[in-house]
Amino acid sequence: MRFVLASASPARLATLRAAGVDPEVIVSGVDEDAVTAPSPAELVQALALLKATAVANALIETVAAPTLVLGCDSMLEFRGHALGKPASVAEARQRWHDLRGRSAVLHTGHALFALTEAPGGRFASPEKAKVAVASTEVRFGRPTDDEIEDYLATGEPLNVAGAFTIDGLGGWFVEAITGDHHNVVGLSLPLLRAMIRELGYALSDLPRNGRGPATS
Ligand SMILES: Nc1nc2c(ncn2[C@H]2C[C@H](O)[C@@H](COP(=O)(O)OP(=O)(O)OP(=O)(O)O)O2)c(=O)[nH]1
Repeated sequence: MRFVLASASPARLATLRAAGVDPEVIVSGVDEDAVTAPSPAELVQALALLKATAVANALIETVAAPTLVLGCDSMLEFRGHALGKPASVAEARQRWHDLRGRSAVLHTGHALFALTEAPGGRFASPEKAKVAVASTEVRFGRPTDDEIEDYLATGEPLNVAGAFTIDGLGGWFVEAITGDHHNVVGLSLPLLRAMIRELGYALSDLPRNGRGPATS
């Protein structure tokens, strides 16, 4: 079986590899600004589906073996707003001044297609995908103004949804989470496992990279 990660995210790729999976990466390149939704949780699901559908459609005519295609999208919900990657240092600074000492929810949308060689439609119809969201509450610490400036100077906050990482330089300022850790990084392994099984496959069907035992 092929497992295609429709994401440019190094964090998602690293999460899958550490979990023993050997994914292929095909970046979707979709315009994320073209999508709106009534809530952050619905928005990340719509964006994940957009990314996965674009890559599935690019593959559908050459599928020669069962192929899973996964798209994801992560955003931080704070005061009802969906916060993706900050557009500027000034925006990242303001976010940290707003977030410190408070809690927010990191939502990651997941969309998974199972393409088979069975002849069928010449396109991957979105309704055939499994779509779901995992949500993790994040309680932020209280970085000082100087610590915020030092963190901004690393450049990391500009490249990640919510302007923070839990497993990187932002870890100093994440006090606690309620929910799945990897979901904050960008991909929920238990949710993905459930979606794979809902499509009739097992973890042992995934292409493995030699880490850890094959599990069924
Ligand atoms: N390592 C790490 N990365 C994080 C964390 N929180 C968010 N991110 C990253 C994961 C994703 O690469 C990025 C979220 O942005 P998107 O969901 O739009 O994905 P991205 O644009 O990176 O790639 P994609 O749109 O999927 O091709 O932020 C974290 O706690 N740790």
